[in-house]
Amino acid sequence: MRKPMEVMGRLIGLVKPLAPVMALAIALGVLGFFSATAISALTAYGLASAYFGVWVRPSLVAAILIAGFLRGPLRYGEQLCNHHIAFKILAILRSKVFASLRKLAPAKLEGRDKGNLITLITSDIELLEVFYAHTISPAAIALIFSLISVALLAKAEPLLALYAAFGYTVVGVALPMYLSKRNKNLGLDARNASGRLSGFVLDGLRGLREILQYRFEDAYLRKLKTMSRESIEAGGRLKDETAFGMAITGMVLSLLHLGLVVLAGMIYLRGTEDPVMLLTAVAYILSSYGPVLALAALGNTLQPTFAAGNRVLDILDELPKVEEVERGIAVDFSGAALEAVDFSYDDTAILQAMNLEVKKGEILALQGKSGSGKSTILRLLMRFWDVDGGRVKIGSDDIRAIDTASLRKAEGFMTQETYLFNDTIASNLRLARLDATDEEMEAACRRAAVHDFVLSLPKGYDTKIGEMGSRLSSGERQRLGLARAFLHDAPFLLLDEPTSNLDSLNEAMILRSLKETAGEKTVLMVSHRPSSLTVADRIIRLETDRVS
Ligand SMILES: Nc1ncnc2c1ncn2[C@@H]1O[C@H](COP(=O)(O)OP(=O)(O)OP(=O)(O)O)[C@@H](O)[C@H]1O
Repeated sequence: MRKPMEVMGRLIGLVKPLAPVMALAIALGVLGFFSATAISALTAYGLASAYFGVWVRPSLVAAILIAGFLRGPLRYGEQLCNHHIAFKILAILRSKVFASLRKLAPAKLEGRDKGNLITLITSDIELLEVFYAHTISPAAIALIFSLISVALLAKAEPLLALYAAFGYTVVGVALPMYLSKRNKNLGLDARNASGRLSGFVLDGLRGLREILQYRFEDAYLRKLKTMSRESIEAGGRLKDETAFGMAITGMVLSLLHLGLVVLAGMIYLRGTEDPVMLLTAVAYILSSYGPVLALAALGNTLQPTFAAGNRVLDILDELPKVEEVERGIAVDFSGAALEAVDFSYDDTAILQAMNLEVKKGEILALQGKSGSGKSTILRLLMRFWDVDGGRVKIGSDDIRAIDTASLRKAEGFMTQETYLFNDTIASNLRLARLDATDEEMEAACRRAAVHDFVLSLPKGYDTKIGEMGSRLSSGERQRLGLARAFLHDAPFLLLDEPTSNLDSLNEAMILRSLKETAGEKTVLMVSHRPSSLTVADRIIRLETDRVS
């Protein structure tokens, strides 16, 4: 866990390009607060002068009017800059986090709690927006304004300057620190409780059928009620603390004002101070707590902000398992091989001294017990992971030296679960090849035995997957996945259980399509189905649980 100062430093470093706008926001903020304070101080000066028999000069009235007028545009300008920063920040942070996630996928993201990742992408980044737009500049404004104020007051009356410095420190530093310590985890607890609740509801929606089938409704509802109560209570505790913070801040401010009046009275009684200047300084101090008050209100958000900052920095700092190659060798596909490959997921050894050769133009099938590492071999050939020992070769080159974009182009990978985006069928297919023509797309679907099914839909290829709801059977989904892999048109096809959900008619059509590509495409297929294995030129059986 990083220290708060480190988190702050790193977060500030991320937004260097916005430094000029931030400096402008701070300058406008400082000037805005000076104009607001000037209204009270100059008015007090005018009234006190009049009381002691000196007539108010028109220039003083003009100065008050100007200060009053300027206050609006200055505040507006400050807010404008801060909101500009806020929106830019969201864009900068999101693109940085997405770039990191892109690099970490898939090896480092597999098995990670997706709910947490969504919280990171949405609420954590939004909370940091508050930090940038409403924490850094108020803190800088408060610091600059307070220092200049103390310097100005020191010229009028050093004792009052000291008192003001004390007041600013109490309200702007001690109070936020105290409040943030008091409600250390409350903000985080409230966010976690509401995150858990939405995760639970989502889970329930996904598993609705299971809940109904096994009559789990009552138990589910009971748990939902408990989680909902926990979330409400956590939110309530945070609100109580916010109210307490406001109350204590108000009380401290009143006590400081009281102390100021007493101190000013004592100075007046000493008789050495010009009463007009004394009253002006008192009015100045009374109306100068605005910037530090803004900091006192931050006490509640500081802890959750640092926690969010830590989580975002964790993702930005995490090293990918596989470094992408940008200017590597282009694939010249002439077969693939695993040579004495050792591989383990964390500490579990999966492959040991594994050798495998895939010859160009053949259909090679991998068969073996569940968990023996068949899918893992496909993932290594995709370079989703790197081997621990030995090497994976595409053509005559080590896969680690091959340009990643070229590798993706040369390989068409179909996994066991076909993910379809909530878009049209055509867009879902074209993601394999953006410039594919309608004819090419339809040809790929014919080969995957799914063209007639798509045509039977009211909007054909323009049907939205979302509109299909859960009507899409797993076989239809699988055939669309296969059509996508065919459309990609890579020389090397890696198919993980491509026919597991198909009836024998569709299976036969797909196997025929695969056979037709023989010689032209190289296929490495994992399958448990004896009928699918018949299409293979060679079958490799992974006999043991772990391949060696
Ligand atoms: N990301 C991962 N992290 C840790 N272990 C993993 C990971 N992916 C797979 N495994 C484990 O590695 C082993 C091999 O998995 P793999 O998916 O390669 O098996 P498989 O032979 O394809 O099995 P199946 O026929 O059931 O699909 C399994 O025990 C699996 O639980």
